[in-house]
Amino acid sequence: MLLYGAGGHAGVIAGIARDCGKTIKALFDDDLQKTEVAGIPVTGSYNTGLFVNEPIIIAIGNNLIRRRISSQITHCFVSLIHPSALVDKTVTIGTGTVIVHGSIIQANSQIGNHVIVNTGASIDHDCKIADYVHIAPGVILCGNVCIGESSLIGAGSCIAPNITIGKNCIVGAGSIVTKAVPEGAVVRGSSSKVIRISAL
Ligand SMILES: CC(=O)SCCNC(=O)CCNC(=O)[C@H](O)C(C)(C)COP(=O)(O)OP(=O)(O)OC[C@H]1O[C@@H](n2cnc3c(N)ncnc32)[C@H](O)[C@@H]1OP(=O)(O)O
Repeated sequence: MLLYGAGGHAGVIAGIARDCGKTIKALFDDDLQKTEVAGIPVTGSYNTGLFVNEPIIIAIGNNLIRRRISSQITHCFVSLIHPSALVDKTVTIGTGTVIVHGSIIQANSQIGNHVIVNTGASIDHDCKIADYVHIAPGVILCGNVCIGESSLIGAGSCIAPNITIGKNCIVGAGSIVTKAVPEGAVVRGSSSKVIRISAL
């Protein structure tokens, strides 16, 4: 298979590919200063004529860059799921998507194209994750959460059940989201407060 991108995220994907028994035949990056990833030499800029029958993954963490590059690629896309991930049989996963080590995806969730479900993230039942989303390491999505296209859910965040997050949003690392987030919003923080005292 082929990788596009030679940064830190490409190192993670190279490891997943190795653990899935796949060989990286070429690794493209437009930054010609980059020379190798995980011992794999950078081939050069993307070349439509090289290994035309090999599938490719865009190994770039930035959602908007991943989306832009995907429209320029002529190779077919492939998805990778690390063997340590637990993905329920009812889950659907699009093309170009990577499910990283230790993540869990529960029943009836739908994961789009070119999504990153990063290290140890937990996506519970009936979630809908649109294309080009990045679910960062350690995120918890409770049941029936919807994430719009190209949004980033920052590391360690928790999204409460039944919440919808719009397109092109950023949820800051460590946030707890309990209300819907409108398209394009950047949100962060968690503010637990006493909301009532239960009778004993
Ligand atoms: C494998 C991987 O690494 S995947 C990486 C996935 N990426 C992430 O999880 C990061 C998500 N992004 C963030 O959390 C960002 O910090 C954002 C979007 C919330 C804010 O980014 P920016 O607007 O650039 O804010 P900036 O870095 O200038 O910080 C502004 C202030 O907010 C604080 N701040 C930034 N992020 C957070 C956060 N997540 N929670 C609480 N405070 C924060 C900063 O400390 C700073 O405080 P100060 O003014 O007192 O110094």
